[in-house]
Amino acid sequence: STGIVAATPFPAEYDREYVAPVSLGTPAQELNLIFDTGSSDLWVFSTSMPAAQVAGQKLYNPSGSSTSAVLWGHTWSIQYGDGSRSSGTVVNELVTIGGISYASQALEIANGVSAQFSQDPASSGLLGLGFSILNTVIPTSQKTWFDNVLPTLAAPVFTVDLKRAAPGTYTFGAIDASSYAGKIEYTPIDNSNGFWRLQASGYQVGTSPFQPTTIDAIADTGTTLLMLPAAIVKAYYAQVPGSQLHASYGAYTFPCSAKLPSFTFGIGRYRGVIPGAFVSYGRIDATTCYGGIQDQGNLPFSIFGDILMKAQVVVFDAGRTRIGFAAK
Ligand SMILES: Cc1cc(CN)n(C)n1
Repeated sequence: STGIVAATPFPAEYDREYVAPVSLGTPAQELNLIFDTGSSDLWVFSTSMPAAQVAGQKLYNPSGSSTSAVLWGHTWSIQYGDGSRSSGTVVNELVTIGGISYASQALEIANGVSAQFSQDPASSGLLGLGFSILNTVIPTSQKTWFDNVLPTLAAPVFTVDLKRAAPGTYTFGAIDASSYAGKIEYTPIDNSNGFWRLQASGYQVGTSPFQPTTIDAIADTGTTLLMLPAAIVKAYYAQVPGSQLHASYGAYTFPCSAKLPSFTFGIGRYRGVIPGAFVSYGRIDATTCYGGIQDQGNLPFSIFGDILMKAQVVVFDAGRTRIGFAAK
């Protein structure tokens, strides 16, 4: 089987996150979830949550589904890199994405979420597309939806085609040859820590010479920005007049009038180009804009988030434990 769903950015002009529709239970309850290659829990806002933590999100109601079955004694609790958290209980449920169903998917029901989630009406939860070793359900960890449907897919892959300020796609079981230009460049991933972790071969700022250097990064659709080592970030903003490491934001900002250089990353000999315009994350006041490239700080790896992804077609190949990039 193959399946495809739209990946819609929110808020429209910032691409802070991308959500896609997931159908839960019988009769179907359709919720929009963030698909996150950097985590491995499938969890949803639910009718078990305090009203004070809900603000417009659609709620999954297990009692309204004839196919939900409590996974007794199982709980979950997760914290993400941005400090956001959620936790709750677990049911087995019918979960369908793009027409691909799995009848007894571990569906994690939130009975509590942190403010970042409560204040985000666009997302009713997350669908983890990382490796199942990262799943937080106890006492027995659960498999991701992708892991569960993998044997039924026409090919053991999913393809991510996010776009800037426009709907893109998540495709399961196939690669749409018409969606990219040239050829897909693959590189092995190390999934031992549950991430789609790769080694990029270097970078280039604008038309400056390519700098060969290994960049150890995870491909993470759930992270908005491109988080890189301090030296690379410094080299990028050195070419943006008026940019600064803003004291109060603790992040690089620049004058919205600035013409941003492109950012190129290497995958072997392949060069992936992020247009300068993609590096503006958004306006923070009348004249100041927030950089889409930021310092990874004390993280143990870089994060290739949406700012990079939206400039590429990215193939997550579980069959051959590799990841592929192509221009579009
Ligand atoms: C909710 C969420 C997901 C991620 C990336 N895996 N972050 C940083 N926050």
